[in-house]
Amino acid sequence: MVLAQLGGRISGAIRQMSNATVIDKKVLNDCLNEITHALLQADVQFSIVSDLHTNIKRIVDFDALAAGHDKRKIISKAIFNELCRILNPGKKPPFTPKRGKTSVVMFVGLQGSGKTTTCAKYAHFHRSKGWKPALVCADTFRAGAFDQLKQNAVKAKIPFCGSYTESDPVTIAAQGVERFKKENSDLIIVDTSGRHRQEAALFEEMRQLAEATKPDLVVFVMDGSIGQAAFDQAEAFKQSIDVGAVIVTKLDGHAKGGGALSAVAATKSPVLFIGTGEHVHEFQVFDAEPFVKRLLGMGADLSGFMDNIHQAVSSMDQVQKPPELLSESGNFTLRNMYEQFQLMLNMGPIGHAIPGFDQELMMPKGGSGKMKRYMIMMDSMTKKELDSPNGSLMNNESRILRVAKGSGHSIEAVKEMLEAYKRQAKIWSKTLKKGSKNNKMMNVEQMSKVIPDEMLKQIGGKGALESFIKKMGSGKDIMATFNK
Ligand SMILES: Nc1nc2c(ncn2[C@@H]2O[C@H](COP(=O)(O)OP(=O)(O)OP(=O)(O)O)[C@@H](O)[C@H]2O)c(=O)[nH]1
Repeated sequence: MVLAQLGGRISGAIRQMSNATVIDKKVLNDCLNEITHALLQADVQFSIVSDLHTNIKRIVDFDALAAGHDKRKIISKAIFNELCRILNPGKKPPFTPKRGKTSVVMFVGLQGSGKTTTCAKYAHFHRSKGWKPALVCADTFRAGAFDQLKQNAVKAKIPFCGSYTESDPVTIAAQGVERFKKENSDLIIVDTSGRHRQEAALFEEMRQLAEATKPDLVVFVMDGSIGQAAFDQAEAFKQSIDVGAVIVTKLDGHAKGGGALSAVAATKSPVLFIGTGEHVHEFQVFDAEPFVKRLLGMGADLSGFMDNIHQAVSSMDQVQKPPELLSESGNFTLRNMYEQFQLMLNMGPIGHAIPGFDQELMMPKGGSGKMKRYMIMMDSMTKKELDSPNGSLMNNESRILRVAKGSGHSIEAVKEMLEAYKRQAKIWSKTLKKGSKNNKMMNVEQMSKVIPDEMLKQIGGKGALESFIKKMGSGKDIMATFNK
C-alpha cells in the first residue's frame, strides 16, 4: 500500500469513528482494527503496530474517562500523537553541524538507496543557506559513482573530489577530508559505497572509513520504498556504525512508506530530511507533525502551500531576478524552459496555474512529473546546448545519445523532451508577442480551478486569493515575471 493510501485509510477510520452516534469500546476497537490493518499492509513492523494499539487503548480508557469528555477528540489526538511518536524518536541528532566550523558528515546505506543523490541534495540545501559544503566520493565499488557525484557537484557549483585510479576508498576519503579542511570548507560530505545486501565487507569498509575520516555525524540513507526489509536493514547498520541520523529517500508518490516508518523506530535516530524525487530540489526538512498531518490529509496542508509560495519568492530573491522568459536574443531556449520548470516546481499548486504551460507536463506519470524527468535530462546538457537558439545544437543524434546516457534515460525519452520543448517554445512565442495582454497574468480564475477546494476554503475563497496575489505582486513583483 502506498503512503497516500495508508493516510487515506487511517483518516477514513478516524472519520468513521467520529461519525458514530455513540463512542463506545466497540467503535474504538473497530477504528483501531482498521488502522492496525492499514499499517500492517503498508509494511510497518508488527511490534510497532502492536505498541501503537496498546498505547492508544491506554490513553483512551473509557472507564477512567469522566463523563462530558470529548471522546472523539481524545481518540483522534491519541492516534495522531502515536503516529508522530513512531516517526519522531524524540531525540535530537547527536551532532548538528555549525556554520563556519568544519564538520564531517558521512553518508552510509545500501546500494541504490540514494546516497550519492542525497549527498548532492544535502550539499545543495546547505549551500543555499550560505554554507561552504564540499563533496568527497569514497564510493569505489560502483563504476560511475564518481561521475554521478561529479556531475551533480559541477551543476550545483560545489567543490568535490574523488579518483578514477585510486581503488582504496579509505585513502580517497582521508585525502579528500584533509584537502577540504585546508580549504576551510565547513561541511565535508563523504559519500561511501553501497552493496546489494548488508554484508560483512560493506560494514568493514564503513568502519575503516569512519576511522580515517572521524565523522562528526553518520547519516544512514534509506530507500523509503522498500518494505519490511527496512527494519532489519536499519538495525544492521545501527549495530555496525554509530548512526546519528536518517534520511529517507524516494518518498514520492509510489513509496510504500511503512517500511521506512519502521526503520526510523529501529535506528532510534531522528529523520533529518526526506527525498521526494530524483532532482536536487526534491528534498525536504523532515518534521513529524506536518508529515503526519499531510499523510492524514489534515488541514489540506495550508502551511505547505504557503511554504511553497515563500520558497518560490525567496528562490527568486536568491537569483536576484525572476527567471527570464526569453533569452536575450528573444528566443525561448532550453534553459528558459528549465528555469520555468524550476519556478513552477517551487511554487507547487500555484505553478500549475501559470498560463502558457502545457498542462500535460504537470501531470504526474509513474510517480514523478514529466517536468522533473525533463529537468534531469537537461542537467546532462552543456551550457551551449541549453542556450542554443531554438535548441538547434540538440538537432544532433550523438548529442541526444550523450544526454540519454548521462541522464539515465532512453534516446526516445530525450527526443520526447525535445519535442515538448518545441511545443513549449511555440506557445511562449505566441504568449509573449507584443500587445497580447490577455493571457500573461496569473489569473485568479485559473488559479482557483487548480487549487484544491479545501485549500481554497482555508485561504478564504477567491476574494482572499485575489488579494493575496496582489500583495505578493506588490511585495516581490512576482506578477512582473509573467507580465513581460
Ligand atoms: N524517485 C526518487 N528517486 C531517487 C531519490 N533519491 C535517489 N533516487 C534515485 O535512486 C537511484 C539510486 O540513487 P543513487 O544516489 O545512485 O544511489 P546510491 O545509494 O548512491 O547507490 P550506490 O552508489 O550504488 O551505493 C537513482 O536513480 C536516483 O536518481 C528520491 O528521493 N526519489
